Amino acid sequence: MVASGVVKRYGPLVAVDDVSLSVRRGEFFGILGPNGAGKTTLLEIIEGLRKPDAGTVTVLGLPSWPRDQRLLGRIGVQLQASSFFERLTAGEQLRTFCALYGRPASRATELLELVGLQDKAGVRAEKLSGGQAQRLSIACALVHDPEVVFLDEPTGALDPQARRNLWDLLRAINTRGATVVLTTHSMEEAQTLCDRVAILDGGRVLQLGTPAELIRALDAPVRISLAPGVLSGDGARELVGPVDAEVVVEQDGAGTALVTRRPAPVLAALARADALTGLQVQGANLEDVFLALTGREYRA
Ligand SMILES: Nc1ncnc2c1ncn2[C@@H]1O[C@H](COP(=O)(O)OP(=O)(O)OP(=O)(O)O)[C@@H](O)[C@H]1O
Repeated sequence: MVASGVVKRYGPLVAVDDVSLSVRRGEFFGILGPNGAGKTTLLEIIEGLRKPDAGTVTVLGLPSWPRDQRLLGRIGVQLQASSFFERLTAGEQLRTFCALYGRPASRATELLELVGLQDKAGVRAEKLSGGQAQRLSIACALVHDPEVVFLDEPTGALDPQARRNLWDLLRAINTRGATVVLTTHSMEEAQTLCDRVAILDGGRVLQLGTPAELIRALDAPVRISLAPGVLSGDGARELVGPVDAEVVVEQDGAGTALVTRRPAPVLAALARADALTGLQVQGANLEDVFLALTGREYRA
């Protein structure tokens, strides 16, 4: 998938502002950003559901706008739960999609099981819970074994169990060779699943790379928390005094914490002092990168 110079305006608002990015075949790609960043608008343009004001997108080598029949059978788009066929049960929804894509009805049963909705086959879509409807919409997008799957916040309304199961499912789909592009607010999800992520804000790509690259580029200090009672603040200061690492000693709940960009010699000193029991080491994560880039103020 290649997006090049994509722009979308809503009146004076530039929702997507000259975005260029490419996603490789077989990649798991995440689009992250605060509320209103332009993620959904960008995804819909990539999917061919929305026309850009400027720029182009190709998916599997074909332009996504104007819509191309040849592309539709090869991509899977998770639609909003509100766009289910009216008054059909979960099973009927899926069987309808199977019929549309020329797949046997047995595929519907298979997919219901895959997303853990086998018990809900006879329940009308509008009677499903938010999380169940979300899983049904994902199943609908997978009916035809698409080569590229687009998902807009797929795990937003899911409980932790359903979220983990869906992560397993998406990972399996990706491992079988499908490209997956999703938007998410969950940094944990992005860090767990995505090969690369783009962080979007104000319609622009602020950073793009693997989660590990982005975290490394942040050059954030590591926090070493000692178990309560292991070392006092003064004891810790005395211990790290001779160590060649800038260490800030803080009180961390009942214990002492050492904050440094050079954890190795600090850990070695702690080991020599037999102070490793119960120790926790916490580095920066994708959420720190996200907040450093997009700020902490509330978004509309
Ligand atoms: N149809 C529309 N008409 C006018 N403005 C729109 C329309 N759709 C989106 N916008 C505006 O464009 C901007 C980007 O919206 P978009 O839904 O793409 O953001 P998002 O990153 O997906 O946000 P969220 O995380 O809240 O879902 C927002 O300021 C939004 O209010």
